[in-house]
Amino acid sequence: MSKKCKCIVSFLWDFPKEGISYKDITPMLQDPKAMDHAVNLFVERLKSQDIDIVVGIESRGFFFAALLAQKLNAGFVPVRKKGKLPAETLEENYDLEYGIDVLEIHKDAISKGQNVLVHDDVLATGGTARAACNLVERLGGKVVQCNFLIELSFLNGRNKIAGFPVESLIQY
Ligand SMILES: O=P(O)(O)OC[C@H]1O[C@H](OP(=O)(O)OP(=O)(O)O)[C@H](O)[C@@H]1O
Ligand SMILES: Nc1ncnc2[nH]cnc12
Repeated sequence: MSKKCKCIVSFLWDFPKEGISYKDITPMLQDPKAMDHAVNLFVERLKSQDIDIVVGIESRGFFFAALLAQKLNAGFVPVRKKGKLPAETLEENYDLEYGIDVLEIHKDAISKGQNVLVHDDVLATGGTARAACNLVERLGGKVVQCNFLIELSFLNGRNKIAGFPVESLIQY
């Protein structure tokens, strides 16, 4: 019997800017088995560490961060682009592969000493993940691991989050 292989990541050229090869994870979101497999791999790679909070980074980080939080019996905390969170926030400016932006977190979202897993779909230059880790640490949380579905290794994002354990499921 022949095995069919479905592509779970699409590549789009010149999006959102000329010269960028954009990795789109939306095909994976239509494949419940692939999603389940990814969640289980992430959990395995945490090696039974206790996680209190899973931080998901807007917007594509939200999908798996919420699934992971439920699986780990942890809370989910959104880190959002500036102006989207309603209560008091801390903010961090950052650079990413195709621009600059500002991320925010609610000031009361994390308590001192809580173990935090930071999740996003893509690690590119690492600017976004670094900003999210800074926000967690400013609230007194401990970043136990940063995990990503996709790592664009040629952009050396790991250097920007050196000091934090990093896991990624797919590398390009
Ligand atoms: O490692 P970096 O160079 O910082 O880039 C990675 C970030 O870029 C993308 O988000 P984007 O800002 O495009 O937002 P979106 O998820 O809302 O599309 C991606 O989802 C990561 O958050
Ligand atoms: N090439 C890329 N594809 C998808 N998300 C990204 N975030 C930063 N660079 C990206």
